[in-house]
Amino acid sequence: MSGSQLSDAQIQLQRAMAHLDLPTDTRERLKYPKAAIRVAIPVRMDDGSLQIFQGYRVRYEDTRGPGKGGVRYHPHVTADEVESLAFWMTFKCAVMDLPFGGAKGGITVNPKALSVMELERLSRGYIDGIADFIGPDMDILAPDVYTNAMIMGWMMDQYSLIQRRISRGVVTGKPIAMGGSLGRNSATAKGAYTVINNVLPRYGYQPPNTTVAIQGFGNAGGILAELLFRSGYRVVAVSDSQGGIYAPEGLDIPSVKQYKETTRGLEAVYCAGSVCQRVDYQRITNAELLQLPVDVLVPAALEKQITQDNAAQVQAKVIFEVANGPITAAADAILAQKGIPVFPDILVNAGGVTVSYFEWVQNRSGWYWSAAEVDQKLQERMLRETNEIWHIAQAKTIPFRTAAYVHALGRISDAIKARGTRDDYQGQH
Ligand SMILES: NC(=O)C1=CN([C@@H]2O[C@H](COP(=O)(O)OP(=O)(O)OC[C@H]3O[C@@H](n4cnc5c(N)ncnc54)[C@H](OP(=O)(O)O)[C@@H]3O)[C@@H](O)[C@H]2O)C=CC1
Ligand SMILES: O=C(O)CCC(=O)C(=O)O
Repeated sequence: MSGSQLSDAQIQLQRAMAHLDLPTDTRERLKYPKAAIRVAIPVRMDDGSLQIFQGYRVRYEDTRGPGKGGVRYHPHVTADEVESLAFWMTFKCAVMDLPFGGAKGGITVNPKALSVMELERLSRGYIDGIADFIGPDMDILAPDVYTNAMIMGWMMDQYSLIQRRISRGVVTGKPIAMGGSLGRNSATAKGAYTVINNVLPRYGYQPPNTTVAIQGFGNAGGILAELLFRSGYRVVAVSDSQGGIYAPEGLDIPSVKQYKETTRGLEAVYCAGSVCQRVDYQRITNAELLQLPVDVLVPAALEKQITQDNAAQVQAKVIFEVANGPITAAADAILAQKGIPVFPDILVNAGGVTVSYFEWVQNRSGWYWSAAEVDQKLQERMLRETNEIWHIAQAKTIPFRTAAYVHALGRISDAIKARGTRDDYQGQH
């Protein structure tokens, strides 16, 4: 792929714009991130040395409401990556009709190499750096790759210290004890499960005969694997950053998960209580997982996994993007030629931000919901928007990704129009 990740992502938008009669103003506004901040974060390491880490926060578009999006800790985080992730958040929030714009943050760091105390100092230092750029009515943080509820708790606490008042609504995905929402931890996976389980029967797939491969075994991919397994789907392959495992007869996902949680390694095992035994399987690479002869492929790790170099080798019959941006624009075109439907990230993984919205609402009202209430509201919203996108795709004979962007663009464009001509006066006073 040549060019930036953001420009590749914007091709998805241009494909949708071709199906809409949008005002030039709207097209122009969506070309660039609205605001971005880059901070150098000094962290005193446990050995007494000082290390400086690079942190980013980008707000792409916020006409529909405050920026919303996660914070990623990963050694490969760059300004371009964070911009593209903020871009996708903009359309994801609009797809789900949440009163938010899109934002994202990140720190270039390998968090696995830090102690818990170093991680806490880094997280608090990040908030010190970006405090003026975020807020419950401006830009709201959440977890993403290699961040979790504990880190969100530190971030909310640090922001509250700076503001000298408790400010729960600045971060979602917090620990329940700090005002987090029940159901947020599993929300991304549950949302994806709802879409997958609703869509597959439309293609004639029923759980016992449907094979699934999932790349990424974390909050999104790991919990989804278990939900699919428990519904009777045959999850035949999963992977993490070290590679994958493949067992054509199906993996016992709860056992694989239990083993991974205790050893941090992926093995095909069957566990009875705490005793786990290996079963027959093949070790595969992440690249091989993407080319397995399965019914359903679920990329649930990082961006740019399916590109013009490997798209032709994909054998899956349907793809659900749980990761953000796992398929490049060029690969999308190849998959379309092959007749492989792709259900896009901005719908499939939107359960996380949807329950983040519920958490923000609960924080603002001070009235907390039961897990069943959260799950029911999440399911309703996921099904509603899945159906909308399905109908747009059928009516216009366009891919589901393009239909999702058309759906989101309608809402964003309405907001830009409704806001009036404020920008026209800038510089005239
Ligand atoms: N968490 C959320 O609420 C949401 C997440 N997403 C997206 O889902 C994706 C996964 O996020 P999440 O599950 O939260 O992250 P986690 O940090 O919980 O898990 C990441 C998983 O991906 C694995 N992984 C890392 N690098 C690679 C690689 N190169 N190839 C294959 N697997 C890899 C990790 O392996 P290991 O265990 O070895 O480290 C781990 O299993 C991301 O694209 C994220 O943006 C989207 C919406 C919401
Ligand atoms: O929960 C949120 O606010 C955003 C989660 C996220 O980063 C994402 O959907 O990619």
